[in-house]
Amino acid sequence: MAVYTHLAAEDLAALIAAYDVGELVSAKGIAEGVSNSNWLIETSGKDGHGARFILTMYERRIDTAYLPFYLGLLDHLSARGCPVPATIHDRDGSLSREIDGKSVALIEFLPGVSVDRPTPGQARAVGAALAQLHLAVSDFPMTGVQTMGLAEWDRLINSCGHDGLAQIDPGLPEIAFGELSHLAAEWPAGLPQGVVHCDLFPDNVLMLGDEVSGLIDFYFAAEDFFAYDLAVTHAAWSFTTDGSNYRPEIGSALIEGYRSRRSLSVSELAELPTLARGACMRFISSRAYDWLHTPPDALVTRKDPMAFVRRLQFYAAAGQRPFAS
Ligand SMILES: Nc1ncnc2c1ncn2[C@@H]1O[C@H](COP(=O)(O)OP(=O)(O)O)[C@@H](O)[C@H]1O
Ligand SMILES: N[C@@H](CCOP(=O)(O)O)C(=O)O
Repeated sequence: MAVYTHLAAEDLAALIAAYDVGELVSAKGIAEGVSNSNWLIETSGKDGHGARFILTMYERRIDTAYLPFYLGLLDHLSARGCPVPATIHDRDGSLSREIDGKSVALIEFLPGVSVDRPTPGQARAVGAALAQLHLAVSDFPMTGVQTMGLAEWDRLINSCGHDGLAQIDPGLPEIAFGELSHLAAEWPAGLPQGVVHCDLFPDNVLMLGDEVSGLIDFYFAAEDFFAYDLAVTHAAWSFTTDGSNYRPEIGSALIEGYRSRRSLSVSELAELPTLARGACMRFISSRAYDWLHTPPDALVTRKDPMAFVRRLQFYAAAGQRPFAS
């Protein structure tokens, strides 16, 4: 469920009238997603032939001071031919508006569905689309500080504490604190970097068959290593959901697809095992924190941190093997 706010039909119609997109025809709440409220909006379109958009209301997690960065990034990537929804600007040229004291933005609707069990062809396409993003940000003029880096993983795990982590799984405290020390000692420096997605899970990719039709949800985008973004995507795509089985054909296809568009340097390749362990730690830390802090009556379904502990254990044992060509 991801419609946290009720918007009256009259308010929605007035909001849509602030854009040059035709008149409001329908607005349907979208069930997927956890952070924001989203509606699929249909209008009569500028030419009277109908048009579809996504209306997002920013509810939690997102500091709206950063909206010009997130929405500007969508426009930048879309203008460079990436399958990313452009922001619809209102009649005054603004990227976002306010309604009921909350910020909203209207963005392009992209077709496609998110896959649960990707094929190698789909993984190759996702790898290539990720590389295309990495090339396209080279002249993006803004920068976004990485607020979900090592220091934040450390803070989140420490705020869960030994006992909190042990409630999730008796083995988790030792694994989490041990891994934080390992990563603090081994985290690389000086790899090629730019503004990267940082959360390219299957539910943030829309596909039509083997083609990527949409890359969405850039609200964790920040300045970081390109290879870290590839590692996040590898960890998110190449395993069964519970992390218990690595799917080598998916991992290899993803890396192959990426390398078809952007080459990886010797240092980037050498650091992928450490970056993949970091990617796992990033989702262990946020999921463990949410596991312990989400009220039982919250609308959000908690995600299992242990699914990323299993991935972490895989990467720690496998070394360079998942990334060898
Ligand atoms: N530009 C878009 N085109 C088509 N569908 C979209 C678009 N943006 C979001 N959606 C739909 O809305 C859902 C939730 O969006 P998302 O940005 O992932 O929300 P959240 O940040 O709350 O996780 C997606 O799973 C997708 O179905
Ligand atoms: N992908 C993260 C959670 C981030 O949520 P999103 O719905 O905004 O992508 C995870 O799986 O832990």
